Amino acid sequence: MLNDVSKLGFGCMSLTGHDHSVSDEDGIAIIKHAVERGVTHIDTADFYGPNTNEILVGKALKHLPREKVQLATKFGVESMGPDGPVINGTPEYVRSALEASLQRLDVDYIDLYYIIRVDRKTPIEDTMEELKKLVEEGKIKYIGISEASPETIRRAHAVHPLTAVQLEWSLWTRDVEEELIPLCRFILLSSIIVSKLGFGCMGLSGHNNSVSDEAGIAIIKHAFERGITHFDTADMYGPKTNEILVGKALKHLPREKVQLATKFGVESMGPGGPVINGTPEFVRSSLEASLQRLDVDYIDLYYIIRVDHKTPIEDTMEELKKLVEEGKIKYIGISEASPETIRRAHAVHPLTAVQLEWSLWTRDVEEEIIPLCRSQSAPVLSQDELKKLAADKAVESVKSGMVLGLGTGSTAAFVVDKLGQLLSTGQLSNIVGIPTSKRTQEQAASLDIPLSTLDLHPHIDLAIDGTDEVDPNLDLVKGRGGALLREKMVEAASSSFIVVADDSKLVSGLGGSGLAMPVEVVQFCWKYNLVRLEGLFKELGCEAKLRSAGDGSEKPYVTDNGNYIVDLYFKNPIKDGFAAGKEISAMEGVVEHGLFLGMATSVIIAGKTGFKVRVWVYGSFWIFHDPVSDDVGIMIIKHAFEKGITFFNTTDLYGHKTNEILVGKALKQLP
Ligand SMILES: O=C(CO)[C@H](O)[C@H](O)COP(=O)(O)O
Repeated sequence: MLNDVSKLGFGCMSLTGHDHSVSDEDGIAIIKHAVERGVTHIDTADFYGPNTNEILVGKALKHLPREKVQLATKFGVESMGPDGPVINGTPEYVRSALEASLQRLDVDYIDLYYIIRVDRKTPIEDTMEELKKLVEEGKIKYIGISEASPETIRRAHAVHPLTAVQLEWSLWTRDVEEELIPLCRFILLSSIIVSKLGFGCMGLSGHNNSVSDEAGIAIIKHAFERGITHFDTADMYGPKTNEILVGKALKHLPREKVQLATKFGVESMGPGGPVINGTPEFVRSSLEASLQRLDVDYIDLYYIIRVDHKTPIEDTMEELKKLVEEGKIKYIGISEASPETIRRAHAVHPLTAVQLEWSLWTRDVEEEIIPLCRSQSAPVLSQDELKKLAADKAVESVKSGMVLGLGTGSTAAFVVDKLGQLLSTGQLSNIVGIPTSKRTQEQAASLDIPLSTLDLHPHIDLAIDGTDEVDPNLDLVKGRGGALLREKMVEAASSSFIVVADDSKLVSGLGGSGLAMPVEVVQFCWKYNLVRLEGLFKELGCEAKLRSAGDGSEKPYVTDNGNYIVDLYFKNPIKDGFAAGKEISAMEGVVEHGLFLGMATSVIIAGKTGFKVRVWVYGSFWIFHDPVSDDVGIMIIKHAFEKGITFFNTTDLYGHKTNEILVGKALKQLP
């Protein structure tokens, strides 16, 4: 990663505009001034001027300590032709452009070298291969790309890690938030979601003490049922028999819910110790054999178990990279490698995991390897860590003095923890929490969070809660934690309602996860309602089940309000949530349902793509197409404001000025 880059960069382009270049003296003074003020990231391109901008920056650099400046320049526009810029990304051009830039800037290396525009006649892989060589030669440190599509970014990054993507992103150009920004975050995080605890299967087939297949399968199944989804084996364990056993256990588990890791590299045990092999042929044949033994189509995480010092690590990694491209492995790991090997391997293809001995007794890895892994940004995030990320982000919206709705569930518990922490350090004060369940009440009380009730605080400033499903309209299914009734009451009374979740909760239609959509019913004749509920959604292939207490007994689950829960499982998503909600609510004996429609004001999703913060921004453009009366328009805008939407967008073009007039009228009623 490009470390120590100043938060602000200085784009030098306009110092040598076409008609308005500044003098060398002024340009140098401006750049010097910026660096002296802490802006040490200086951005230019051969195309600016053209060429003269780099010459000016080069002159300025003479007055600055080179090692303190992060110098970025760009290449790719060969000339301006009659039909626009002539783009060139051929390897020869990459090299000659760089040499010329080094000369003009009069430096030995560029910190960040960007592809300014993508050449569609040259495969991006060819351009990147040449840039990679320039990194290896020390002429450039990092590679960036500008105005590229997600697909190009993906392909480029597969050849060599990209460090920066330059693109237009402002309040008016937000389309990059859909795919590009999440992709960049994904690349940066390069994450695979795994359970917090992994299960190392090696001991199940030790040399003298293997367990039976039956016991081994039962142990692995038991681990899975307890939430461990990351299973680790190696072709060397047993040898081979451990993979066979894991393969048998996998037959009893949903493959897509398991993160399967295995390893290769030890060809045999020779008289002088293990014979290590990292040749491309051995990589491929080992993988094929492991796939067969495990009886799976792909491995999630494929490790180099030991580094073969006779084979360049680049050769081993190139073959692994091909296996990733072929879909046979998803991520690459390395075990017991030196920092230098990790660096070289990561330059060929991003590494996702490093396995090494690290305990209270073996802490030397903290010197170099752990910081290196952190700087290469390849964290392996668990579902819980993602939930915590989302929770922490949401708590940033909490201000001292607020009345807060406290949700229920594992994600909401992270919110409550964080609030407790901020209150104890004095970073927040004067908070009142309205808990949505007895569980949350106990947790909040244990953290000394002052609590109250809806009776005493009928207006809540902000509620933060988890969800079981969230669809593109920010509509939710909630209540798998059994607290839906109190959650709905509290969240309906809140001016803003922030939903926090990991990205496993995203669905395209409610009910689409195939998991439970809860309905709270009175205990009296619950079966009568269960049958009626199932019948209501027969066409969606709905199955209704009474929720059990989950303590091993036959007893039903009882909510904090003394009711039962009927869980509805849909084969097909609900088409019209509002109609469905209305029909459920109309049933006598139904207390509440888990459809939370039009309630969330924003949703914070932490996922493989880093943060995806979706904020519902109320645009009034539609009023132009389908005019509403002033009264209705004002009411809609006021309602949006009350729900926490404070960013209103209009233009003089909408409704030929009438939209602005309407928004103006609404503003009269808002602070
Ligand atoms: O609705 C809920 C409880 O009634 C929870 O918010 C929902 O079940 C999500 O739970 P978790 O955060 O543990 O995934």
